Amino acid sequence: MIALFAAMEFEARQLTGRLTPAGTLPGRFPLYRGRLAGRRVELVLTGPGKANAAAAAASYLASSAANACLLFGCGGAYAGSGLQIGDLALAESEILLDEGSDSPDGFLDLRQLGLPLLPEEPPLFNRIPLDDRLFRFGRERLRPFAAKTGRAFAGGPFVTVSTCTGTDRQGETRARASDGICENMEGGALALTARRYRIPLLELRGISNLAGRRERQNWDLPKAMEIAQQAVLHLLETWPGDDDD
Ligand SMILES: O=C(O)c1cccc(C(=O)CC[C@H]2O[C@@H](n3cnc4c(=O)[nH]cnc43)[C@H](O)[C@@H]2O)c1
Repeated sequence: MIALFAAMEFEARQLTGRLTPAGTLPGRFPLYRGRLAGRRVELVLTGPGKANAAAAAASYLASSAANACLLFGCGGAYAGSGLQIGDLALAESEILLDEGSDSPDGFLDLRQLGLPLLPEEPPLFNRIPLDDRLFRFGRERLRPFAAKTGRAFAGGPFVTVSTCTGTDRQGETRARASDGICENMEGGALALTARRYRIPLLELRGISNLAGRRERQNWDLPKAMEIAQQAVLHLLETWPGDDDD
């Protein structure tokens, strides 16, 4: 069984409309259940931001039979990623970019502070790797899928922030500091929690905006939501190693 996660109800509506509402998880996170592309799935709506995402993932994974997680939604593309609105991005890792401390000499990240998010060996600081096997599967499947629909595709580091980018300068600084291609508000929290529970995670996002100067009138959430949900269905068709169906 595959666990799907999305932040906002409007980001998942095409999929939840094909599933059955199954009440709420502890913490009042909406849960849906059913089959998509022939696979048994459960879908959790986390709400926006890291705090919600970590709480929802922990609430779900503490007592679930899922053998993989797939997080999907919208994201903002950094300049230099080659991505435009309506394109598709896949996470190779998640960077919790604003966890750390300011100082008179500039920002200090968690490694510099000696504060690992996960004290495994080697310890994980701001960067959480995602499951490599699922990432390679996703990349192989989504590159031709995006091309067929006339969209660009990129795989690479994603950046999770509490405060969305609002100026071009901030976007450039964040992209340079992280090597990231796409910004969001939940991925790092899901990546950390899934890793704590030892469940592999894949994350994809449709690009709704450019992570630069905030010009809300130029965002296209419907276009991003459409490609992201279509991509989820495309991946589920051939999802690897899911033999409980
Ligand atoms: O109106 C706004 O300024 C605004 C800012 C961030 C997100 C929204 C949404 O309605 C989308 C929710 C969802 O999308 C992700 N997202 C999309 N673009 C970005 C971004 O440039 N930076 C960070 N997150 C982004 C995020 O994961 C939200 O949960 C509206």
